[in-house]
Amino acid sequence: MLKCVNTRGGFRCAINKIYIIIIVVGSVIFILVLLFGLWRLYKLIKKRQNKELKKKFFKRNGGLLLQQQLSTSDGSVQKTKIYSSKELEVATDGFNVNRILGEGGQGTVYKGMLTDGRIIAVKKSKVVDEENLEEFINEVVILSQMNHRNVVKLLGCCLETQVPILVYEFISNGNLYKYIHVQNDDFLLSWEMRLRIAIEVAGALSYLHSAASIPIYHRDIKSTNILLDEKYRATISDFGSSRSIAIDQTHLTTHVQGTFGYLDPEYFQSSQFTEKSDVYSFGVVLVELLSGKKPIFSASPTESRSLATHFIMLMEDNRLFDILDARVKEHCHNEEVVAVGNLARKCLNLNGKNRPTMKEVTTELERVIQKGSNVQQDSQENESIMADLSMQYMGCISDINNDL
Ligand SMILES: Nc1ncnc2c1ncn2[C@@H]1O[C@H](COP(=O)(O)OP(=O)(O)OP(=O)(O)O)[C@@H](O)[C@H]1O
Repeated sequence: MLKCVNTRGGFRCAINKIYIIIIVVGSVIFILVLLFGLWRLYKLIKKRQNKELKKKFFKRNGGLLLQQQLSTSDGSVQKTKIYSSKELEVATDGFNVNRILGEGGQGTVYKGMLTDGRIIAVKKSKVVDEENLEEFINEVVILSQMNHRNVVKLLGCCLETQVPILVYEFISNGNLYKYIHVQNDDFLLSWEMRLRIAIEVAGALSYLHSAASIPIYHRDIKSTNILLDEKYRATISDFGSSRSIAIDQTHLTTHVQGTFGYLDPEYFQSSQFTEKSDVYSFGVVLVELLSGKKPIFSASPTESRSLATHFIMLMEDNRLFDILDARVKEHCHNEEVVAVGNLARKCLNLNGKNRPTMKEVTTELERVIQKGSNVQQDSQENESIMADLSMQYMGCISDINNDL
């Protein structure tokens, strides 16, 4: 221990003490500055690495290809915004599991809110392999060309993350499958609603097949890909499997894609997808709406059956009403059920050439609805004529009584 007395030596000792304090304080400051510098350097390297990684992901996620595709498309292409990963992290509360809206083969869909207050649906791909990437870019390119009220709107995408992310408008009432197949005592999808949904889906498919600048085949029409908005209007979604004729001139696929139960048997055999394959899948959705049964349903605890095959069999035996959904039986017009049943039968024809086009399907459904509303109007008119007549009759009786 350092001992200091009040002599010249003691003075020297005090100076030594000051030196020691200066050295200690200096060293501490030096170490702090060094640590701060190292921390800043680490942050800088991390930032640079992140930037490099984002660039790498952007490239790997097909960003360059996508930019090229979007820039070479004609003026019909909508503005597709490229979102930053940070924006989407904030919007979905870090991809919180509580925000999950649904999970499909391609990825998970989360509900989110952008800083401007817009509600969005964010689809995060599961894995990135070549095929998934192709599907992803395909969906962006196809959807960015679409402008139809019954086709989901793609707002943008994010490519700087490990897996690509798509951002859509949010469709508030979820998918049609839920309303047909999940028991809900509080809400019933009425016959009128089912007919309207069928017309809207048919109209959107007809637009994809013929009205859009290049014909597009959806290739995965099913009730989980039909979403319902706040007014229960139908919106077609999930264009990952769809193809435009411009992209795929042959329509010959190396492996058959689609969902079991909705798959066109002709396409399954030939691997050749045509617009009539979408018509077949739409036919299955029509039967789902008519019957309330799943496309593959259990006929007994040990037997699963294809709804399409079962329906065709019943139609051949003239037993359409056997399959009609009990929940709508009392509130539908029999002529409408017969017309929709016959139309579904045509859509499910095993020979694609004999199926109607989506345009013809739409026209037929519109005719059914129109006829139904005419019948309703007629019966309302009849009711009011009857009411008038009975008023006149009552008037006559009272006149007679007054005369007497
Ligand atoms: N824009 C959206 N708004 C609201 N919910 C959505 C939206 N897009 C998808 N969803 C919900 O997320 C679910 C999953 O959608 P996704 O398209 O990924 O898969 P899927 O159609 O169920 O299955 P797959 O991809 O295997 O065909 C949908 O069924 C729907 O309930």
